[in-house]
Amino acid sequence: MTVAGSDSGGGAGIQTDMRTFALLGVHACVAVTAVTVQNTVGVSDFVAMSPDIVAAQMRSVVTDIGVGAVKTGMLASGPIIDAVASTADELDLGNSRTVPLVVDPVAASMHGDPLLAAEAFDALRTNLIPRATVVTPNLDEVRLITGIDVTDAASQHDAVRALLDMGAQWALVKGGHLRSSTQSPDLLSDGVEDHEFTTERIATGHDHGAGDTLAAAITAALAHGYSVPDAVRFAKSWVTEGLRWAYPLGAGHGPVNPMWRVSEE
Ligand SMILES: Nc1ncnc2c1ncn2[C@@H]1O[C@H](COP(=O)(O)OP(=O)(O)OP(=O)(O)O)[C@@H](O)[C@H]1O
Ligand SMILES: Cc1ncc(CO)c(N)n1
Repeated sequence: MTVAGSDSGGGAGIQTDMRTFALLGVHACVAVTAVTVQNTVGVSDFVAMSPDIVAAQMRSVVTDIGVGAVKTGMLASGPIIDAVASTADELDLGNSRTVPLVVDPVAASMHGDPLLAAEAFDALRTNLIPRATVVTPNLDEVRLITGIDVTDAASQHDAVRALLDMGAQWALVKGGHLRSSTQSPDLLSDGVEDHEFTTERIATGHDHGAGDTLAAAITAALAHGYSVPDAVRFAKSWVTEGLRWAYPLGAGHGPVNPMWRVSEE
């Protein structure tokens, strides 16, 4: 299940999560949190759902269909974060519970347009990150959540540590925004084991939805029973191929191509 916002441009959010889940052989259920007015150039507006309706969608799916893993993406507001956190407890989702919960702490679009209210970061830190089986921030989100400016391997380790101290079971700090690097290094840790997943940086302006694709592929792999490190290893290779097959669209950033395997065939 994905708990996320709609991207009218079809390059991120629910639309990307559903394509990724389908290609990875899991049925996609959805709790819609917000509808964004979005294209390849930016997000011009959004409307959030009521927290009760987000919680009710989660409850409706879990009590009838059941879920193998849950991913959160754009949550829009503090009250929605609080509702998702308490519903996760009620439905036995998250850190140390039965069903893995992947928290992609979406704060802004890649164009820099906000997707989360500024006053919602406390709720993210104190209510959702402690419930995460794995939390997957990019470097901008890391700065907003922990105050740490990641510029190298040492500060990436510090950021992982800070997220684990907030209570996440595993933290994955993504290096996709280290634009000066020739590589795209992601660091995963639970405080005991460190795993580095590094690929060559792909020269593409079409990288919209990379974070969603990665987190959705982690979620699908967890639903199939992979361990967290194996799920992240698989998802990193999946998104790397998606970036290789990304395509131009509109006047801005085209989408990562979650259909790459079909395109290849
Ligand atoms: N140019 C690139 N080449 C190779 N890997 C990349 C590149 N850009 C991002 N990645 C990888 O893609 C994944 C997503 O990282 P990124 O930091 O871009 O997420 P994000 O900012 O949350 O994405 P978005 O907001 O576009 O959905 C990570 O595994 C990262 O290492
Ligand atoms: C709806 C939505 N979710 C997530 C992102 C981040 O990629 C986005 N741009 N739009």
